Amino acid sequence: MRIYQSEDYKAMSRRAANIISAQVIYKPDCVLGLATGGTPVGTYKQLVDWYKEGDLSFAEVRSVNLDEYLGLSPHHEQSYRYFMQSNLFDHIDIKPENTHVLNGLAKDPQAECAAYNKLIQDLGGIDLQLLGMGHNGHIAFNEPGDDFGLETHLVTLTDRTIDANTRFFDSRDDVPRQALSMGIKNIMNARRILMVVSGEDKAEAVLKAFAGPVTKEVPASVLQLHPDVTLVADKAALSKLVEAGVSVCG
Ligand SMILES: N[C@@H]1[C@@H](O)[C@H](O)[C@@H](COP(=O)(O)O)O[C@@H]1O
Repeated sequence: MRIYQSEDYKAMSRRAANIISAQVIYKPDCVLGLATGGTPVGTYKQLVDWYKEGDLSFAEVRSVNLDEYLGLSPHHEQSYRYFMQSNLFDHIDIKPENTHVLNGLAKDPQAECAAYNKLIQDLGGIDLQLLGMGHNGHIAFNEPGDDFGLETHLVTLTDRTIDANTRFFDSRDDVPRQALSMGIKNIMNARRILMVVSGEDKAEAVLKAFAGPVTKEVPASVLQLHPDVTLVADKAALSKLVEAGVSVCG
């Protein structure tokens, strides 16, 4: 595992964008696994800037997103499809038909999940999976206690995740209680993983995930078993890991 420490959020975003852009330049038709949440917003902004400057093209890139709220239409402002359109897809040359986000309105969620697993397989697997991390160590919507062997599945969100995501909605009651999410197995099958984390409030989760035991109670801890993980984080998020004596690259 490589751990890169960046001075602040902006530097973290730039470094993460650099890794994604290198992947796209190396393999223009690569499959990118993409993430939502506040943390990757700066990374996407940097990629859009480089695209606009003519340094990068996504014309052949295929993408699969990690998760989607159940019950939200793609046009709902808090749906993850809407997030991806407004933060990335609408501003770059990726072909709409090459972008894939789970359908939150699927009548048969189980069938939607099974089809998504098949889609990932048909695309040839994920070359680079971008991840954020929740305060309880969740990745995508894999919550503490979820089985590491799961593929895409229907998830019931924990109170902590609902609390954390309330900031994006008018009220807590508006936050969906369920979501469709890639499972840990899909994520672990990605050839490379890039996690972005920012802020002091994530320092404890980073410590547990990367220096604690591998346990279902901290879903991100499973990444210790993946052969190609890069963690890009700011100083604040790495503070407890560094205190614990784990060495990081500058
Ligand atoms: N499903 C998403 C995750 O993919 C994301 O990593 C997490 C952290 O988000 P943030 O980056 O806003 O802290 O939030 C949501 O729960």
